[in-house]
Amino acid sequence: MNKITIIGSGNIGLSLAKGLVNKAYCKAEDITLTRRSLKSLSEEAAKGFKVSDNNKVAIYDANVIVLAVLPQQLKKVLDEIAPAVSPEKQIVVSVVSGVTCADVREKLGNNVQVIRAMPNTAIAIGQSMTCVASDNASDEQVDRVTRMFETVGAVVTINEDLMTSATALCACGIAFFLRAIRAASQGGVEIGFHAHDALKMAVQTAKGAADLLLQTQSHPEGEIDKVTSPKGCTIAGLNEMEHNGFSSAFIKGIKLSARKAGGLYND
Ligand SMILES: NC(=O)C1=CN([C@@H]2O[C@H](COP(=O)(O)OP(=O)(O)OC[C@H]3O[C@@H](n4cnc5c(N)ncnc54)[C@H](O)[C@@H]3O)[C@@H](O)[C@H]2O)C=CC1
Ligand SMILES: O=C(O)[C@@H]1CCC=N1
Repeated sequence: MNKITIIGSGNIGLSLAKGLVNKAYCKAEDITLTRRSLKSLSEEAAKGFKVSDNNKVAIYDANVIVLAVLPQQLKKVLDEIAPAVSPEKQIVVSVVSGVTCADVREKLGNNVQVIRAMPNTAIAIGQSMTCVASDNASDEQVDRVTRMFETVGAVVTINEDLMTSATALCACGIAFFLRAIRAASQGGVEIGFHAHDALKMAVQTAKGAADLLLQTQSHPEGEIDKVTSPKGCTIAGLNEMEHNGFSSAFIKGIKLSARKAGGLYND
């Protein structure tokens, strides 16, 4: 039976909990959510989740301990739970950016199996892109954690040294695409649509673009070639965006996010 304790039930911790229950991976009562103040978890308690403000007690019957606090908050949490973690019965999954499996073991002990996972907030609706890595967990445990994240999206197993890159591309990435959709809708308003229509059109167009690539496995440029008629309006708009640094801005943003992700633990 899967008993999961999520330490740090903020944006990503709660998104994970919601996603797992929505996709029937487990029931709400199988998940314990922790936070420093219980008051902020009253809605989740009403939905059947167990809630706690005591991390040490909260991990007692968990098979899976998920660390989902901010990098700057993690050392304190690890010190707190270290005496209570049971390496034979429990696996530790950290979604904390910029913290290695070895960093976690330095505090919890060398015999603890640690898996890093980098999901994004679409996990709440079962649409995450989650990257998984470990330097010491058994194949069986990596498979188990992979299966858990597969119920709430797609999973790619990567080398741990690419984890900060995965953070930028996938976890931060969802914000980048959301901003692109927002920008498209703002353009739509300037050319005549009411804001709610412009946003709906931009969202569905973005979804269509993503689904085209997912379902046909084609390359973005191949699909772009189908849209850009010679001397047409698409290539005119696209080239104008490129002259203003569209691809370059996206690439530079991803590179900066990756650099920043690597330094968060000791910030
Ligand atoms: N937000 C996102 O999209 C993603 C975040 N991450 C990583 O997940 C971690 C959490 O990020 P967010 O959810 O955005 O932050 P957040 O600030 O929304 O959530 C952190 C939660 O931890 C709680 N907390 C702090 N100290 C605690 C303690 N001692 N015991 C129990 N709970 C405690 C806070 O009250 C807060 O609710 C970060 O390390 C971040 O790098 C990873 C992937 C995506
Ligand atoms: O912005 C952040 O630092 C976190 C990590 C990935 C997504 N949110």
